[in-house]
Amino acid sequence: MSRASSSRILKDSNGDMGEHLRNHIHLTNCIHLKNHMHNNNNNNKQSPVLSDRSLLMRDLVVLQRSRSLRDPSASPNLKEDHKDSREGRRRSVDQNVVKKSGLRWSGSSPIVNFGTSKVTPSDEKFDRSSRKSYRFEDVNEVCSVDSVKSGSKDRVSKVNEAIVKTLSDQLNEVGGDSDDLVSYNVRPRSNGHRRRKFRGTRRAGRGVNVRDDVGNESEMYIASNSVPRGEKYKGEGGGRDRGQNMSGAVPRNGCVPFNWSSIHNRGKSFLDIAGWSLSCGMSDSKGRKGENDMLMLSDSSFSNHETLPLLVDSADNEEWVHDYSGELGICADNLLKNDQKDLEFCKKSSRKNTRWHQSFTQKHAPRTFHDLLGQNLVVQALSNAVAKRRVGLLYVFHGPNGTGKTSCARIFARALNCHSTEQSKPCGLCSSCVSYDDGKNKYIQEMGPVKKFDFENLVDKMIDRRHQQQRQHLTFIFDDCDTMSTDCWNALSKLVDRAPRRVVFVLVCSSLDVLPHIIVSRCQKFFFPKLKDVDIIDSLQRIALKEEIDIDNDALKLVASRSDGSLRDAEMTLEQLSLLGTRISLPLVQEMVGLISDEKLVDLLDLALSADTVNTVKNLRIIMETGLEPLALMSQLATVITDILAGSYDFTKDQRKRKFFRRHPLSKEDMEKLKQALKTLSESEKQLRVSNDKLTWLTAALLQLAPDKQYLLPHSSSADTSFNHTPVTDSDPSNGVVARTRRDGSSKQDLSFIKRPSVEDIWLTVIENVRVNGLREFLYKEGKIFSISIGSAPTVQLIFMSPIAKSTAENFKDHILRAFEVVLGSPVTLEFRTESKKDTKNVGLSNGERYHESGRRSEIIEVAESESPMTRVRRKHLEASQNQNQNQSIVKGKVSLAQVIKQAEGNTWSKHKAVLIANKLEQENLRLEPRSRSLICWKVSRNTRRKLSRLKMRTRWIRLHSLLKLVSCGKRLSTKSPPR
Ligand SMILES: Nc1ncnc2c1ncn2[C@@H]1O[C@H](COP(=O)(O)OP(=O)(O)OP(=O)(O)O)[C@@H](O)[C@H]1O
Ligand SMILES: [Zn+2]
Repeated sequence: MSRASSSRILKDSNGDMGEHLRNHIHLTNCIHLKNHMHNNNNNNKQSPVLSDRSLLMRDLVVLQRSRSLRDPSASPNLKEDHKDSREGRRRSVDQNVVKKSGLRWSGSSPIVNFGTSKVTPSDEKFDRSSRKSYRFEDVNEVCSVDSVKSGSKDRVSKVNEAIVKTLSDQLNEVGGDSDDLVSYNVRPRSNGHRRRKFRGTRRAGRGVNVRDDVGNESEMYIASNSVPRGEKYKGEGGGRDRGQNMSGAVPRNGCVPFNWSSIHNRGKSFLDIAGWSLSCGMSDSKGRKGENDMLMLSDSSFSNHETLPLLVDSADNEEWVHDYSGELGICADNLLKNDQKDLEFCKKSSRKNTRWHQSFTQKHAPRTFHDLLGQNLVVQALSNAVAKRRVGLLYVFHGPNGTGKTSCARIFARALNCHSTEQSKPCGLCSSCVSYDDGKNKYIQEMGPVKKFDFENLVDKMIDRRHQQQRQHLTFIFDDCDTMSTDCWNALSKLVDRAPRRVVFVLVCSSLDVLPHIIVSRCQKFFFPKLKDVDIIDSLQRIALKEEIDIDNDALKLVASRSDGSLRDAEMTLEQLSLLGTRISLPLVQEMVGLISDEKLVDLLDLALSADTVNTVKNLRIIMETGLEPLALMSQLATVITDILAGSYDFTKDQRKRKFFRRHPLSKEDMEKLKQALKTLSESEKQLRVSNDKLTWLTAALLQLAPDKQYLLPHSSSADTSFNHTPVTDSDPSNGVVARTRRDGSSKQDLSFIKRPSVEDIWLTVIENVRVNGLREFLYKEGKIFSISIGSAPTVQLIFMSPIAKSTAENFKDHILRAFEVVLGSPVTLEFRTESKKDTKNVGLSNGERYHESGRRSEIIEVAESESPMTRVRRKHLEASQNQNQNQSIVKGKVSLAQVIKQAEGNTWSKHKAVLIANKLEQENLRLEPRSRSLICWKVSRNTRRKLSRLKMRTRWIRLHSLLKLVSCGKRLSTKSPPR
């Protein structure tokens, strides 16, 4: 098709047919256009449309290849496309393409075009009514083949003729009219193939490939033209025209495939390059937003005589040329070489990658101030500025990503130029709004991240333009303006002083800090805060409804909360989830975003709350192996507890395997325990935040959740350090030792026993935590814990059955240490010893005898260091006297003197036994004293010993006060020579 003819067609389509054509997109559009072309041909003999039928057919082929055409009804995007059909813009770009390349216009693409908004009746409805009603309207307005067939509107009849024939019929008719078509037909390609082709093209014979892909050329234009209204950097006045103007050479236009934009943010620099040095309109700085999937072709409206010489000199940009790599680089290289064929090919390739995808952010970008969520102050100020015509020169929109800054800049620009007198601006209906939506508004210029910008040239031209058009605001939107160079800023600041009226610069960036003060101080600054979850959820719900996504409310909430106030992030996540094609539930979202499911959380909580130490640690380890952050897990645990307390957690899972959560509803007592657990977690969270060893703290915190058996976190609070508890056995008489103590160390009676994991539990957990397999078995068979003291300096004594076993264990000290540290949650001092006869006899552990078999545990009761031994004994004494009836068995383990006294007082032991035990205690403590600061250090002088033995010899009935005397003697001694 000749340029003249294509221009003619386009002129027609923009003229009489324009309004009508805008009602159709995709197949209908294309066919309809064809239909019009027929009509046109009949009516206007100068238009050689029919003679170019083959080209039309080629376009149809291209369209047929698109997903939406293969199955129009199955593609939600198609609906969307139809809903949001703004083909005017597309067409305008097509015009451009046609003008420049001699290729002819082709109809549609599955990419939703946000370009035109006001052509169809439905769109009018939208513009006047709420967004919601618009969307529903739009759904009804879907211009699939079917809907067109069944419709009764005028245009349907015009289209009918075209759609009676199937595409293949039409193709057959065309047959081999076109080489392009043939070449297309014989080369069906997958996407991957296309990309290979693309690469190959650059490296090998480009020309040939370009010819081979002629079928795709028009396809590319479709995509290129289907730029959503929301696209940034549409390159008005720039793009190809600028390129021509500046270089006087072949235009350097190109499109960047949308999936390239996903390599953003780094891609920014490339897109910058491509967008500017290629004179390809504005680049996509926001690939990560999914906003701008490709570089835009320049507006047809910016024909040479209208072109603003906005863009940097290509020579200036040479430095950028090799900043990028991969396919982007290939495309850009080609473009930079001014190779028209490559240019077309690049465009084609890019369209291949973009044509079937339009992100939710594009589809659902806000179009009016009313659509802008959560930015009420900004909206109010800007719409008032427009209404009162109090418009400044420089604006800066700053704030976190995805909060609507760029969208707002666009809306503002449109509102500034909107001709509407009645409605709130932008109306979406006036010629200015329409031309913007069509991509033809020359007064609104959007630029991506640029380093350089020819402001000098700009201002001259602006003045020219201003002479031409007085009533419009020439608005420049600089997205990601922080990329601008110092020179650029200087130029802008100079420009500010002499800028003509009705020129507006909107600078968009994430932080004011990145802008020079000289600029910032001249700007009206608008901050865009993060969006509230509730706004995000609301928006997501609407999108889900429109896109027919089946998603649970809980899942939506999670998506919103994970998006950190960025609606774009939320929309992207929703889009990603929608690809799963199933009902989107909370666990699904959790899995997708890398959280663990509530069920697993409750399982873990259940184990922790039911004091299943080993499995808690085991389960925790499994969860952590998934790479979850300890803090994230802790906060998830806290959330799930809160949900359970609030009654909003649904225990749907089989509860039988659970212990703590077995009963439903939970008893008051259980709820109380949960509250306590929440408190513990929130306290531990502080520690977790500052700790380098977060996992250890998390483990310790979890082990603390057990309401009956508690580990105390070392150093977790001053209260705890002042009164440290050893893991003590519970009140089971067989365990031999009972600790009745109060946390606050007061002498008040406290009958509630603090049950703690037994030493055996700890040992097994530690073994569990040992990372060396063989070592685990060895430890299980050969070793055991002789004593543990938990306090400011936790010390553990391990006892082994033989010296060989001991030295073997010592070789693996590091591993064992680590395991202890994980379980006890703090650094541990480890000591190794060999089992002696005495140990066996006194501690009640014989070779091969396991703790659980003996039913006895070796224990040391640790007493707070802050408390003097005397006070301690008195307190214990008092406590003991109040628990006289406590029946205890003979103690074979190591006990505190306090307990000896207590037992003696309680008449459960004979005095003789008390003395024997006191003796034993003396020996043990003497032996242990150097090893642990936190033990009662009861050093006895020879003198005292003599006294003691005399006591024993004199009478078998040792009186309590004698024992106390002994204690005080011990105290004196220990004061004199404090333990290490
Ligand atoms: N306040 C908002 N109201 C409605 N939609 C929004 C809002 N903020 C973001 N969005 C959605 O996110 C998309 C991207 O928003 P936009 O580009 O305007 O954000 P931005 O603040 O400019 O982000 P960035 O700082 O990354 O450039 C929009 O197309 C829209 O779908
Ligand atoms: Zn308007």
